[in-house]
Amino acid sequence: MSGLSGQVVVEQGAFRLDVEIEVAAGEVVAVLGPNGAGKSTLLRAVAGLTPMTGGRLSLGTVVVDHPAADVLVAPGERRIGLVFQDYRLFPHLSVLDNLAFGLRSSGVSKAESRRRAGVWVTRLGLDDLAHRKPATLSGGQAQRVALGRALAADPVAMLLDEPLAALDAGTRLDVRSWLREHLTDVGGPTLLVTHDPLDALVLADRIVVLEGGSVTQQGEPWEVARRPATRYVARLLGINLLPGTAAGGEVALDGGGALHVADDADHHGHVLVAVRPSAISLHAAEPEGSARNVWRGVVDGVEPIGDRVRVTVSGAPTVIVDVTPGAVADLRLTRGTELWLSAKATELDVYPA
Ligand SMILES: Nc1ncnc2c1ncn2[C@@H]1O[C@H](COP(=O)(O)OP(=O)(O)OP(=O)(O)O)[C@@H](O)[C@H]1O
Repeated sequence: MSGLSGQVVVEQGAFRLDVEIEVAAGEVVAVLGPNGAGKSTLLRAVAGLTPMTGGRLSLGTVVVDHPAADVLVAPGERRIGLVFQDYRLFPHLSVLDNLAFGLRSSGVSKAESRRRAGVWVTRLGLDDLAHRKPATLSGGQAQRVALGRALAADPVAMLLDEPLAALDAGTRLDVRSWLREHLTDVGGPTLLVTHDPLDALVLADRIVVLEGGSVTQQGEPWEVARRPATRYVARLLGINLLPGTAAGGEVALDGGGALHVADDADHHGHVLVAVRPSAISLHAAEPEGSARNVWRGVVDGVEPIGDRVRVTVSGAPTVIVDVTPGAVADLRLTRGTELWLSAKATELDVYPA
């Protein structure tokens, strides 16, 4: 089996999507982006549900969309496995028959379809559910079945559109690790559209960030997390990303203020300083000691995230800081609280803009 490659151009109204895409066989690429970035449009174009207005797209050796040459392969003939956030199972069919359906429609006999569906049901750990109807399944179970149905049809490529978005937090965790295990069964390329950075970090081999119809960053998850290229990626992944100009071990920040960076690093010109929210400390009074970066700020927002609390502090620079609930109580953090911030130079990650 081989990959997905080409340039996808879709113009709809004032919006233009223009993306070079390359996903190898067996590779999982997460498409991450804000609302309206064009994620669904990209997925629909690959599926053939939205015809492209330009570019050229191949699935393996087959050109499936090439407007200039009048080539457009219908969605049903692309043999793509599609999974949506709302499952879309056939309500009148049992779990087993839902899985068999895809095989049936690709021309496999009824008996053989059921046999192969049975093999998948076991492989995916769905035996207990085989004879249930979709209406009796929980969200997590239904999404496993939807994914199983797509996999059982032996697709050339898999497209997942926000597959975990409709699930509650606990179920999302379970299905995410289940997905991680079973996405390796996909022989072809997989495109996963998601809002959730955790999905992308956990499930993908590579992340493509889409903003305003264009790719603004791509790379392996650790690369994108450690070196976010745009404010959106930085905020999404919870990292402070501060642009500025470096000279002599100091970065003058575009938004005001300055930061000392590690002395041994030789940075010049336009740079980005990445600071993890847990690398910044908050203090009621001006701190004394070794931290070379100390500045004043005013609390702008306080929001619980897991077992930590994320605090937005306006100042020069304005940053997000993660603290414990105990620190929130000790420092009486609420909107308008004035405080001091500090960050060690060694905690700052500087790289060329
Ligand atoms: N049928 C259409 N006609 C005109 N414009 C459209 C159509 N469908 C989508 N758009 C526009 O295309 C842009 C991209 O939409 P798309 O749904 O692909 O974004 P998205 O990244 O999937 O967003 P979300 O995360 O909100 O689902 C948006 O500006 C949207 O308003």
